[in-house]
Amino acid sequence: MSTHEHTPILQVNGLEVYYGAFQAVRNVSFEVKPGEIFGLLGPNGAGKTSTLSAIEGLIRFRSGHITVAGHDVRQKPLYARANMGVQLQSTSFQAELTITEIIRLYAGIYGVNMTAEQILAVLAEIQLADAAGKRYGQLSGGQQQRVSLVIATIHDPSLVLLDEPTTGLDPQSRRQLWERIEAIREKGHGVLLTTHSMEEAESVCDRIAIIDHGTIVAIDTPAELIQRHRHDPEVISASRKGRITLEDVFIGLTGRTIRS
Ligand SMILES: Nc1ncnc2c1ncn2[C@@H]1O[C@H](COP(=O)(O)OP(=O)(O)OP(=O)(O)O)[C@@H](O)[C@H]1O
Repeated sequence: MSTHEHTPILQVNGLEVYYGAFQAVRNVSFEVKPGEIFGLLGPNGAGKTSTLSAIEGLIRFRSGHITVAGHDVRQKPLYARANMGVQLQSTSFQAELTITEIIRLYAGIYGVNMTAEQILAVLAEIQLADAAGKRYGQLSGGQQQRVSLVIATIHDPSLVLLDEPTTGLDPQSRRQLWERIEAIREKGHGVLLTTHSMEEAESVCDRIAIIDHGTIVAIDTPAELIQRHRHDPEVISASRKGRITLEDVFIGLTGRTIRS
């Protein structure tokens, strides 16, 4: 393996995010390696979106360092951004444009030249070739999610950031989306995602970090986390399936209280 393959695609060190006097992220550190799907899991309000927003350069952070493909997001924001793809919420797109127009628009923004045939080929890959002339607003939620993932990866970024990518999708759309996410991993790129589905995280993520009240409370492979915490009394009492799952470990580590 060359040195390049060892270099993390994303490095977050000692990240601290404040909103006024309120501290949302506390000394968060982790890295995403090439060819890795990394899941950031945590209850509502734990600090997942704040962490993603800091990486994306959408919010200022008080302290810490973040590098994307070796570029410091504060010192070299344009280089860092050129190396990342962010899945935007479906509401970010102009509903009256056709999906062909939207893909052409974003390809232009990212400086990627795409012929009409290439756009059709991309749409065929996500089973939307027949809908090429449809307005974005007429697509179903699952179809919109597929288009937004295509747009996030149009410039072949080395890091892809996905905030709850499968929320609201039916099993078929969910499966297809995971296949596309796994294809990004196969290329040796890195994926950082948030999800509330412990089942998905357990089956798809190579490593996960559990974050609670802005702090990382555990970080490892799903199998290793289950192994390490399987005898914790809180984990055993959370267990409902006769075997310990990632969800049991998650509830054991973050508690049963519902967050506001
Ligand atoms: N713009 C803001 N101003 C003030 N407080 C904020 C702001 N954005 C987030 N917060 C607070 O920061 C904390 C972390 O929020 P964040 O959205 O990062 O959590 P999350 O883990 O993504 O939650 P969820 O799973 O509900 O999306 C929460 O207490 C939230 O209320």
